[in-house]
Amino acid sequence: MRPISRLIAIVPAGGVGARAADPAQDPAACAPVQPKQYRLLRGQPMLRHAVQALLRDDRIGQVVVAVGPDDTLAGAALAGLPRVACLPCGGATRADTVTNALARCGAEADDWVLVHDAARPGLPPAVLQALIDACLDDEVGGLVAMPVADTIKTQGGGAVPRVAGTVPRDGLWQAQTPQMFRAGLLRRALAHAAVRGLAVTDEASAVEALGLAPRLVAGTLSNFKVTWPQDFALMEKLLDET
Ligand SMILES: Nc1ccn([C@@H]2O[C@H](COP(=O)(O)OP(=O)(O)OP(=O)(O)O)[C@@H](O)[C@H]2O)c(=O)n1
Ligand SMILES: C[C@](O)(CO)[C@H](O)COP(=O)(O)O
Repeated sequence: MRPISRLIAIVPAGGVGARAADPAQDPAACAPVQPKQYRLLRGQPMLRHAVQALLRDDRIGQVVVAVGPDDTLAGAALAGLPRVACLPCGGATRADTVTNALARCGAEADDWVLVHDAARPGLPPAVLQALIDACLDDEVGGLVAMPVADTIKTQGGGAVPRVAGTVPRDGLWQAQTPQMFRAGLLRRALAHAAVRGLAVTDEASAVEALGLAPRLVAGTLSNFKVTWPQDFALMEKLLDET
């Protein structure tokens, strides 16, 4: 008999948050005082908020947090949370970190893996639930994403930014996380991308490169990725409402 598939979450948290560096606090501006996932939002590290958002769904059996090999902050940031394991397997890129975590998290090929950025602490329970519901019934898996609302411009060459063109936005979505796939498929997809030198910035693009079409599940603005210095204040306000 085929064993019942488990659902394991992986939280890549091995980045440094260079774009979030605040010139006022971080004199070098490209070297933040501490990685952004440890900055406090409403008194708790951003990473803890992101993990707690996943723990709200009982179908997630374990949350595996993948941190940098020299990380000393994860233990305190995650203290006391149930169903959480921390692996010091961060790599040079987000894709490397996820690949390393997939190799070590103990997921069987048939198990579902849900990858969620440490930098997206504002994931509402309803969005997480909708993604899991949609993917468990899907042959490929899928991701949370937002239909593009603004007019999209491309930039031309030159020192001063100028518009080169306007791209039709019909059918364009902005990828968010979580992104959920079977562990076996995701391992294969990331290995396929690595061998071909494809710089995949999310799990779905690795799966797409295999010729598959992941399902799109509508997200929310509050699930934006904390990236720039000014994002912390906005996320702090939104966290109250998720
Ligand atoms: N080598 C890396 C790079 C990123 N991440 C994680 O991937 C998520 C999304 O990445 P991003 O927001 O780009 O984080 P950083 O890479 O830290 O940011 P920056 O590019 O500004 O340095 C974050 O949870 C980050 O910690 C990771 O695990 N390993
Ligand atoms: C995975 C992701 O959050 C989807 O939008 C995004 O691609 C991460 O990108 P980054 O290059 O690590 O900022």
